[in-house]
Amino acid sequence: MSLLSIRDLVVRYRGHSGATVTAVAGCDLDVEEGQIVALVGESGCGKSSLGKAAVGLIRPASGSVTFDGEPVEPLGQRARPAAQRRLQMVFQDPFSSLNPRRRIADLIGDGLRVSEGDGGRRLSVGECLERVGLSAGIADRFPHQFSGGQRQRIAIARALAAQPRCIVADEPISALDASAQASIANLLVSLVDDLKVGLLFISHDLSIVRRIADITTVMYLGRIVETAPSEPLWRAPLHPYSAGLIGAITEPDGRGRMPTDLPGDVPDPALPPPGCRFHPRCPIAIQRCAVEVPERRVLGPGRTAACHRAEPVAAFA
Ligand SMILES: Nc1ncnc2c1ncn2[C@@H]1O[C@H](COP(=O)(O)OP(=O)(O)OP(=O)(O)O)[C@@H](O)[C@H]1O
Repeated sequence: MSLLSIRDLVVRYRGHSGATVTAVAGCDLDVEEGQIVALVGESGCGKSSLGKAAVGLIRPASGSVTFDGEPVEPLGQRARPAAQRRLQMVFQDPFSSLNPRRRIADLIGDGLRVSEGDGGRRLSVGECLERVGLSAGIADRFPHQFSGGQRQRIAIARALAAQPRCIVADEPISALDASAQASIANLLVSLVDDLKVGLLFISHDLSIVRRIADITTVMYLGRIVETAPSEPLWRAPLHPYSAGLIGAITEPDGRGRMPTDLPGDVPDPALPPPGCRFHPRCPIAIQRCAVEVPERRVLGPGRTAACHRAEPVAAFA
């Protein structure tokens, strides 16, 4: 079994009007040790909801999340099983995720306490800071004394203090400028390589995802439409929505890359594909997504990642 395993996950919210929004409509996802799995998709498709349910921050309507073979308990119900503390989350906004009134040593101390009692050697605050490229000497300072990139390093140091085996990072670079984005992405890669943590990397930034992810998972309207090793998926996406997403990436020269530039037999995302089942209230993107895609490539020994047929989710029905 995978380190983090999500099966048929459904997350629903009740809106102000009382209507139910299905944010995650039955998703499967796996993260292995030492692996970076990127979760990409347009804003509002349900990535954060999936990430929060994965670490127990929200209770799913149905489905299962297991970490190291044990069910992930939603926070606040009862004390988290000790092993589950090795599943940590890093949030998008390092300005709001660090309490501005607490010193760096105290913030990281929270993570250190999490790893207490598990029999292993407790790290020091300085070790955690140095692991993310910061000086141990900053421990007495406050978050406002640091740039966005440095704050995100502090947030990662806090997660590392718990000696995690898996980290869910929800848009950890999107609040940062371009150079900080690259350096935080590099830091995460080095942590995965050195510590063999599994990383679920939720991101809008497709060019960074392409560079760092072992597996790319494409989400659309609450469903996973394609999961595959990154290189073949980016070279020749099978699902029309993935092709459209990849086709929209801007090249370094500023040109948008069109899907027709892609090698392989990639469908034109502007047209409903053959076999598409028309839904009268769906925009064309949803029609495109309603096409059936064959089983995806083999992910590892004996395992294939299915491409799910995307159907209009409850929010649109
Ligand atoms: N607390 C909430 N209450 C009601 N609806 C919510 C809540 N949180 C999210 N939603 C809705 O659930 C859907 C998925 O939201 P989610 O934040 O998971 O998407 P996302 O892909 O992470 O978006 P983004 O990339 O913009 O963060 C959206 O329609 C959103 O409006």
